[in-house]
Amino acid sequence: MLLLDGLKLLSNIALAAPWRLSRRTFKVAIVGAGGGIGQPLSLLLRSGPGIKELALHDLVEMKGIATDLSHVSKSGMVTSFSGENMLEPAVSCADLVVVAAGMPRLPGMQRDQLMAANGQVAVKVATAVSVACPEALLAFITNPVNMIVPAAAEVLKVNGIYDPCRLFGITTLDVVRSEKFIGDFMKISPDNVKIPVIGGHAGITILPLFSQCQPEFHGDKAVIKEMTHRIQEAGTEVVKAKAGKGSATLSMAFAGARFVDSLLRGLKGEKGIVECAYVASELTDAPFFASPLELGKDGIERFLPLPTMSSTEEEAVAKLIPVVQENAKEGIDFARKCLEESMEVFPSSLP
Ligand SMILES: NC(=O)c1ccc[n+]([C@@H]2O[C@H](COP(=O)([O-])OP(=O)(O)OC[C@H]3O[C@@H](n4cnc5c(N)ncnc54)[C@H](O)[C@@H]3O)[C@@H](O)[C@H]2O)c1
Ligand SMILES: O=C(O)C[C@H](O)C(=O)O
Repeated sequence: MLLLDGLKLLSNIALAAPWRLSRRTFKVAIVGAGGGIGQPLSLLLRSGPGIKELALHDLVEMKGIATDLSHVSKSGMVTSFSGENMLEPAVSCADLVVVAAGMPRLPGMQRDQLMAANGQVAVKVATAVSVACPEALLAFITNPVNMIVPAAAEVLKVNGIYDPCRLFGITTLDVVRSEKFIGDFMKISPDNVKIPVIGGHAGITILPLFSQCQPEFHGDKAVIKEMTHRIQEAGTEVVKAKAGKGSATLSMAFAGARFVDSLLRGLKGEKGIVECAYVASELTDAPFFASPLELGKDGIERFLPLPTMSSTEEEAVAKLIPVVQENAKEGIDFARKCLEESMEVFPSSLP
């Protein structure tokens, strides 16, 4: 028994050993880098390791922000690209493209209502990626995430370069919020809370699995109901508090930087990195679904199976699936309409 334990320990150490990891550094492009999320996210990524080029793209002038960030005493360079025609050069040969471009909600709006304004971002970025960095990982912060990701998938598919393991909707903010609210309730550090949040990124589609919380969650059913509702409505809490000046930016930058760090560690070959994200999925009847994923050298390495849930959680999953199914359909329809309208985008491959 002791010998077995010893062998297991040795193999774990070998797997995590730094000499097994690639020394690769990466080009990361941020689209929408001049915005409320884009700027702090870029700063956090500049402060971390592993990025040889941080390419900042926005419709607005980016020179000032890029120069400012280039003085941070970290290795790697910052490049800037402004305007629609500079999107392709910005993402050219990127290993990872993170999209924080698009309108945020105003008080009283639902995320779905942003599709009319932000759907084009998904189409344009997916088109540029198809041409300039078809192998890149592509991660969307832009709302409505539940529709934007299926829309981008459709464009990548039509362009013949779709790899479902490389496309993500970033839902880390839901996990970050869950960790914080639970940590505060249990009077422990949020750093020590682990909880999967599955489904999607809007209202009832955001489902924290309290039954899987580590350490075990001690609140009763009423507390779980109340906290689930708070997590589902946390975005709206910020939108209301900002009173017309946008939605979550700083906590999103924190969450986005964490997700990017995990993606890059996966690309480097580190093992056992698990994050929840909204991706093409076969775990349920919904074509896109957020769940815990093991990340690796090619994006998603492995889908963790859905755990055994409480009966309340199972009911909540049954309720949210038709919503994410409908959201995915809307996203795909939006993309197909855009592609049909703009015949310059690979017209011959349209079915
Ligand atoms: N996934 C999440 O958890 C989450 C959390 C918070 C916000 N969001 C979403 O992130 C998006 C950005 O929010 P924000 O607060 O940073 O908004 P913002 O208005 O502050 O910034 C958006 C930036 O995108 C730029 N932009 C718009 N269209 C562009 C295009 N086609 N190409 C390049 N740049 C473009 C704008 O010029 C602006 O600088 C919103 O859609 C918001 O709803 C998602
Ligand atoms: O709520 C929003 O509109 C922004 C974001 O999706 C959030 O959860 O904070």
